[in-house]
This record gives sequence, structure tokens and C-alpha cells, in this order.
Amino acid sequence: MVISKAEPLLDVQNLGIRFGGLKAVSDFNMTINQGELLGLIGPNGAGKTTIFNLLTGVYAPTEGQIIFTGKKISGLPPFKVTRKGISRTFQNIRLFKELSVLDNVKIAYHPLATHSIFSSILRLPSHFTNEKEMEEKAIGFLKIFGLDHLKDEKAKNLPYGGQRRLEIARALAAEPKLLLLDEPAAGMNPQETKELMELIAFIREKFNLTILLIEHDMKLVMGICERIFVLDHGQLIAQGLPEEIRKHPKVIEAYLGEEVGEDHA
Ligand SMILES: Nc1ncnc2c1ncn2[C@@H]1O[C@H](COP(=O)(O)OP(=O)(O)OP(=O)(O)O)[C@@H](O)[C@H]1O
Repeated sequence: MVISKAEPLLDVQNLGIRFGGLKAVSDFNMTINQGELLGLIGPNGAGKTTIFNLLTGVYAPTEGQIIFTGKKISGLPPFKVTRKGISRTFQNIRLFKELSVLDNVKIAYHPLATHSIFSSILRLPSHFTNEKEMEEKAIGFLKIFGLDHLKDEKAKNLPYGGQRRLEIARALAAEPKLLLLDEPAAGMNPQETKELMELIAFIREKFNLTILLIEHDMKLVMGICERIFVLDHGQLIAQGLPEEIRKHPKVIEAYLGEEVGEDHA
């Protein structure tokens, strides 16, 4: 499908979800254009991961809708959302620790990857003519993330930063249009974080991606994101350019006087 220039890639309209008495997200609106690299920030418990769970079909919204490439996707199960072109990583790394690094990427090629992972691994999707082709493609992704020499290692044996990069490689292998990264630099040291940010900028260009990332490291968000959305108590309190967000009174208040722009994790 050709997306017209005027049509946003993602259009989130009045999105809301309740968990019992708790309104975890309410009246959330967000428009993302093709090719943007955006940040979603907010204090602990603000609702950031819940929004990722709504965007990827883990939760069905109790209000509002999500339009992706012009079609409604809210209400679809996660594997269908992945097929439509939205991939994600998780705040707490979710790799198949006993499988090899390579198999963790190959899993992404199965259309039901987010569901029946173990039954999927030996089956080939139709668009790969052979195992070798699939493997070469997976290794290509590992190379980008500096993990190809570790392809036969069990995922659990990778250092922490490597596991985080492997998760992104797997998400990318599903060939998304929109990539959602949930705290990609969590637990990384400053040097690893810097390298990861360069990698994120690189993959956006190389794969013509649109990226939305949740991150607690403010320096990182301010440095890499073109626009930033700020949530507090499930509501969007600000959106704009990094310099606008940094001095936005509601944002400063939400962070209880912390200087936005300093690390906050
Ligand atoms: N499945 C659920 N059932 C009940 N409450 C939930 C559920 N998922 C999230 N919540 C609640 O919704 C609110 C938002 O949580 P969420 O994890 O989205 O916040 P967050 O901004 O990602 O926080 P953090 O920065 O700490 O990861 C919290 O109060 C959380 O306890």
C-alpha cells in the first residue's frame, strides 16, 4: 500500500484503558509521521508501557482507536499487529535464553512469532525459498548489531548489552514500519548507551523506519528524538521539540523539580 504524504503512519485517537478502577491511560492522542524518531517519556507508572501494550494489541483499549497506515488496528491480537508492521522490544528483556542467538532472530520470521514460538522455529514461512536464505538474512541483522560472531551462543550467555541489542535485532527482522523500543538503554553503561543511540539512528536510515522509544535517560531522549510526548498519570501533558519539553512547566512539575535534561533513572 502506498501511504500518501499527508496521511500519518500512526494516528492514535482518544485512547484509554481502565484496569478496574484505575484509568491507566486516558484520552491519549498521538500522530506519528513516516520516518520520525520520537520519544515517549514520563515518571514511573505514567502509562508508557501500557501505551506500547495498547499499540501492539497486548491490551484492547476501553476507549478510542488506533489507526495504522490508514486502517484501524485496535482490537487486533499481537501477531496480527506485528504482521501489519509494528514490532517492539520489552522493558524486561524477553529472549529465548536457551536458544541460540541466531535462532532468536529467525523466530521473528514466523508469522505467529509472538505466540507459538517453540512450535514455530522449524517451520519456514513461504517467502523464504530455503533455510539458507532465511539464515543469511538473520545473520545480516546480527552483523548490524555486532552479534554475528556470537550466532551459535545461547542467548543467555550474551552480556547484558548484547541481549538488549539482540532483542532489537529480532524486532527488526520482522521488517516493521514502526519500531517501538521500551527503554532500550536500560542497564547499559554510558559508552554502550552512546553506541546504541548511534545504532538506532543508523537503522532508522537504513531501513526507512519510524521509531518511538520510551527511555528514562533524558540526555539520551533529548539528544536523539525529534519530538517528545510526555505522559503523567495516564495523560498526555506535553508534546513538542526537545527544547520545548525541557522547559515546559507541566513537565518540570511532573518530574518534581528534577531538571529535565539530566539523567533520571
Ligand atoms: N495489567 C495491568 N493491570 C492492572 N494495572 C496495570 C496493568 N498494567 C499496568 N497497570 C497500571 O497502569 C499504570 C501505568 O503502568 P505502566 O507500566 O504503563 O507505566 P510506565 O509509565 O511504563 O512506568 P515505568 O516507567 O515504571 O515502567 C500503573 O499504575 C500500573 O500499575
